[in-house]
Amino acid sequence: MDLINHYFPHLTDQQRQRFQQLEVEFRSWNERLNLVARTDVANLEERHLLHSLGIAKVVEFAPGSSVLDVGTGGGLPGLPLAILFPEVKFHLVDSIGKKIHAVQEMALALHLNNVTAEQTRAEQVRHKFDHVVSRAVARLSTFHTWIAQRYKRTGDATSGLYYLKGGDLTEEIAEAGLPATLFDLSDYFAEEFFETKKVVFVPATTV
Ligand SMILES: C[S@@+](CC[C@H](N)C(=O)[O-])C[C@H]1O[C@@H](n2cnc3c(N)ncnc32)[C@H](O)[C@@H]1O
Repeated sequence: MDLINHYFPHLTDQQRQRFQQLEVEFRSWNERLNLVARTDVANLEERHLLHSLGIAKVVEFAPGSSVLDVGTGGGLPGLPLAILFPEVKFHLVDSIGKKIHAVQEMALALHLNNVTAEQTRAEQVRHKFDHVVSRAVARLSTFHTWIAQRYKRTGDATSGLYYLKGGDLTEEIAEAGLPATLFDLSDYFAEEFFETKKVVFVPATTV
């Protein structure tokens, strides 16, 4: 957990233990389910856990707020963020039941009582949240139609979508026609992997 400790130096002992345990649990589930590419498991901390935590470099979710993770797969970015923000409620959804089962088991093993996970399609979620997070699920234009009505709309300027994306996003953002703000993760993390990685923020106030 050297990288996470380096970039998040103020973790509690419990948070450190949970990140360690998440790495162990995730590797074990990955052998059965291919939650991330097998070839990528050696880079689990950098390319998956720290990448997920990139969202926390651009927004601090307030205690008591709620976050929907759409297309969470094996719990990314939701589980690492739930460890970092234990007073925020996370709801993780994916259309594939066996992935959601793995997420539920990992949340249970880590005693993450701020996490719920549900097998459902994004389009069928009915509750409302302060924020939406996601990584690697769909193009922004399609994705936004799924979640545009999922916000509580409290007027909080930080409320909205935090989407982890890579590469040149000019065309994708123009196609979506949304007022997106881009944050370069290379501003926060020195590893080469983050050179092209971004957090796309779309405010909830967007119609
Ligand atoms: C490439 S995986 C990414 C998983 C995870 N977010 C990550 O970064 O490791 C995309 C995931 O999105 C899920 N997915 C795709 N479309 C979805 C939808 N409409 N509703 C819910 N989940 C969806 C898939 O089942 C899959 O688990």
